[in-house]
Amino acid sequence: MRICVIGSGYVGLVTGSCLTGMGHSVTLVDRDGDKIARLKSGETPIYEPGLADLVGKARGAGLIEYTTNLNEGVKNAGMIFITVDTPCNKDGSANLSRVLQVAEEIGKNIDDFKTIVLKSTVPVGTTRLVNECLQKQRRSQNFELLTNPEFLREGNAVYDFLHPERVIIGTERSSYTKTLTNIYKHICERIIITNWENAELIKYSANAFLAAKISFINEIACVCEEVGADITKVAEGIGYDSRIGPHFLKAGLGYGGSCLPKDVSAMIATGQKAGCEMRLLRSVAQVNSDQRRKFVKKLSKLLPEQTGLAIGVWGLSFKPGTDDIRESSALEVIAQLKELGCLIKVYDPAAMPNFKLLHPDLHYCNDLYEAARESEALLILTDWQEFVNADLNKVGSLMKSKVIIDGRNIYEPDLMKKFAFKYYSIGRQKIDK
Ligand SMILES: NC(=O)c1ccc[n+]([C@@H]2O[C@H](COP(=O)([O-])OP(=O)(O)OC[C@H]3O[C@@H](n4cnc5c(N)ncnc54)[C@H](O)[C@@H]3O)[C@@H](O)[C@H]2O)c1
Ligand SMILES: O=c1ccn([C@@H]2O[C@H](COP(=O)(O)OP(=O)(O)O[C@H]3O[C@H](CO)[C@@H](O)[C@H](O)[C@H]3O)[C@@H](O)[C@H]2O)c(=O)[nH]1
Repeated sequence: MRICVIGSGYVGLVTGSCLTGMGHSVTLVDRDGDKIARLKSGETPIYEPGLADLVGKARGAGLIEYTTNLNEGVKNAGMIFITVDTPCNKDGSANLSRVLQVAEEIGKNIDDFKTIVLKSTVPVGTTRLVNECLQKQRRSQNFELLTNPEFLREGNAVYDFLHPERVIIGTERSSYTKTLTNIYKHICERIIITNWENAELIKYSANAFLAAKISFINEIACVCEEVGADITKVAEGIGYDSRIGPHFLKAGLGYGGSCLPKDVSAMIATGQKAGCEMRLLRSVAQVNSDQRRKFVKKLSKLLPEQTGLAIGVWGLSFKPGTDDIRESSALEVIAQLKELGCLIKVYDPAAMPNFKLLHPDLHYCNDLYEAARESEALLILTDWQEFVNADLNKVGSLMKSKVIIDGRNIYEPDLMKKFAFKYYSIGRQKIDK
């Protein structure tokens, strides 16, 4: 089938290229001419394991095209995926302007039957708005509209798209879903067909729940520090209870990225609009932002005078396996370090080019050891495997003082003692100053 994917960002690129891997022809549309030019020249603008390979194969097989012209993409497609971004408004609600603009343009440009699939994360009620928008442009009901939220994780995006644990399809009529289920039935056994509102809320509730698990464990981590307990042992112990499960219980600097923070905030806005207080989710967000503030306080406690101090930083992306720095804890931590007057040397295996665009004035290092060299303290902000595997003897020999503050708990405190580091992490020991 010929498929048009509107929005060639993270989700659009992964969706489009995975669909080509399943034998479909795909036109990727984006209003960003620069991005389309880069894609046309063979570049893959995001760092995602397996993606460049898929895109290369699709190009070789002539299965993928790129354009800035929405009409051109829509014209010959039987199915249209909408994957444009839905960022936060100032009041925390989701900004739907791009989704609605695309719906309007599709409505103007379709003249034969299309299956339109809304994949962007949208608050409850949005699919109905999109439907109205399409109908306004297109009085004949020449389309079926489905909402199909995406659950992929950055860093595992290609795998997640091709091996979903469940596929959610929201529809007004279940007879409408055949074309889409035909695509997914080859990769997923659990396809849930439900109405638009349920599908929309499933997506937000999933992300809000994951965020709540992280803030929960970070709150318990705070108690652990005060009472001499170890959060990693507590998390392990509770995780064996199958009702709780072991996932999303890693204490640290909290959640970042392009999804969890904005989706928690949009869920709060949706709830409040519906007359619900959303006390729990407001606390989830608060615990998360406190976590970064408390981290820099650890540094201030250990080294009371920071002006002019050389501080090494490992990790800038919001999590390992991606170059994405959206809502990364590094953004907040580095801003605070700058305010304190530190000399900041940073290293990240993938995210330095993106970070440089926002903070050109830092010292960007060629490797993790250069960031440690002559540092008074080393801060670990992302749990890249490269940091886990670091030669700790070498790190210690390069540092001016052997102080490590680990925001992701990547090392065992006992091991660090053996290497004679002053090692502080999250929820495992108190700083007594
Ligand atoms: N990033 C993720 O891991 C992820 C996972 C699941 C769901 N989502 C959701 O999917 C949606 C997209 O997220 P993303 O991370 O891919 O966003 P993104 O910002 O990476 O990409 C969005 C793309 O849409 C393009 N765009 C915006 N308006 C357009 C228009 N009118 N016409 C054509 N192109 C337009 C932008 O230029 C951009 O390239 C969001 O709703 C997000 O919440 C994201
Ligand atoms: O135990 C944990 C797990 C994660 N994190 C942090 O939480 C953030 C988000 O991680 P993750 O959920 O793996 O990343 P995303 O790629 O943003 O994926 C989330 O957001 C996507 C967009 O909606 C959804 O599709 C995914 O299902 C959902 O996991 C990162 O900063 C992680 O460091 C923790 O602090 N502790």
